[in-house]
Amino acid sequence: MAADGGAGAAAGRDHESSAALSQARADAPADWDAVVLSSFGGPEGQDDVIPFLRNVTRGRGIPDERLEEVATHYRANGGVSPINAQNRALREALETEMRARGIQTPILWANRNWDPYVADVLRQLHQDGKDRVLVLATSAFSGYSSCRQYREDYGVALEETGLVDQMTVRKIRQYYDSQGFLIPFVEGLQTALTQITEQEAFQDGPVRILFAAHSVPDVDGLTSGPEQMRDQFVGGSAYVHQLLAASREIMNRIGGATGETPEWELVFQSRSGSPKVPWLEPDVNDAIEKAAEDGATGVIVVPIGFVSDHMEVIWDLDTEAAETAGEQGLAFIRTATPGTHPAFVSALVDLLEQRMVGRDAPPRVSACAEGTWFDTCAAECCVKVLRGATEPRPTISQRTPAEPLPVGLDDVAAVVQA
Ligand SMILES: CC1=C(CCC(=O)O)c2cc3nc(cc4[nH]c(cc5[nH]c(cc1n2)c(C)c5CCC(=O)O)c(CCC(=O)O)c4C)C(CCC(=O)O)=C3C
Ligand SMILES: [Fe+2]
Repeated sequence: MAADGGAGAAAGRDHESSAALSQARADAPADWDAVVLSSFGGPEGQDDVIPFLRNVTRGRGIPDERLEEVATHYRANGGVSPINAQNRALREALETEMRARGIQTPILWANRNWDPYVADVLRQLHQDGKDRVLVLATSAFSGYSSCRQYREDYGVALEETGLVDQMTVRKIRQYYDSQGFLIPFVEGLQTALTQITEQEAFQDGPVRILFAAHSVPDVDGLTSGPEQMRDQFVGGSAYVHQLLAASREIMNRIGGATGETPEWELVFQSRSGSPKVPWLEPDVNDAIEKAAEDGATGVIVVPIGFVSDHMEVIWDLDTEAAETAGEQGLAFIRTATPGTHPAFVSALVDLLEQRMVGRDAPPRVSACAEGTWFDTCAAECCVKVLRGATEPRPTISQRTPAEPLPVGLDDVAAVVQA
């Protein structure tokens, strides 16, 4: 009784302080003329493949052999990346959910690496008199590729179009800790745990769960998140810390049903760049071999780092990782990504609503962190100076170094008072 009461009270306090921290990291709600769903982009036919890959790798030192290898993944799929169809579907699902909630704001779609490009969409919005724009990116975690680069897409496009002074563009925060992002993975994993036992390769032995995310250079991992918080992160990396937090929360929600909890680990995939540069490990294929060595009879790969079944998921996991598992005689399942799962769509519209003035928005709730992430990032958050440059590129949604950064609960009171 006493222990329960204590735990309950502590949980209650945690909830309150988490809410306070979330609030301290929030921007004031405002009026917006448009929302832009912002993504990576992908080729829509064989002729697009090379120009697309040039766009992706412009100025980033990816070796030609890697480009040719990646081109074959797209070629095998008719030169089409599945990502565009998935983003069109997500945009429509978001629009439907917004209208159902009485939000009439238009929602458009723009990409970093393929048509419709960010700069073109901004130009069009400005022409239509829509100068206050809220950006929602298809990436849940902190990091250069997954957050800051989306902010740069808009910072650079505003400069390129000469619209810096005319338009106000802000980005929605990272949402790896939102319940609606986690639920599709929980459901997928639950289903997979049952289904894997029906596979021929499965023998009555342990299953290992591999949470897979995109690898990034070690340095990108170590510069993710604000500098003042790095000592709070596992391995000093916000990217790794958040991936672990989300994976752990999914495992917590699985627990119980099967009696014993399967072993799980965080793994990485799709590395590129020079082999001399260290990237986050272990690679998913090495982890599968290790699982076999350790006596597992099946692996379930949960693509925690991705919101839809794009090329890196269907090639690097469904093709390559599945093959590795086959060679090891292991049963294998890759679970679903959030895609247009209603819980995910609803969570994304919650994020939008929280930024809109005059709405009774759902509260900011973090399912697996101390507080939800920053609406406006620290100046040096996930910073990267590209080759040949002396300064980071322009961004949106960034604090000046002087603006207070509510890092932990101790800062909340100070920020709320300010
Ligand atoms: C963290 C992360 C995410 C997740 C967050 C997010 O979703 O944004 C992500 C997503 C994606 N990455 C994608 C494709 C590619 N990424 C590349 C290259 C790179 N990715 C990196 C990281 C990430 N990438 C990095 C550090 C590089 C090295 C060069 C650089 O610093 O940029 C290359 C070049 C060739 C290669 O090296 O593979 C390609 C073709 C697609 C589209 C797939 C489709 O078409 O369906 C998507 C959604
Ligand atoms: Fe990538």
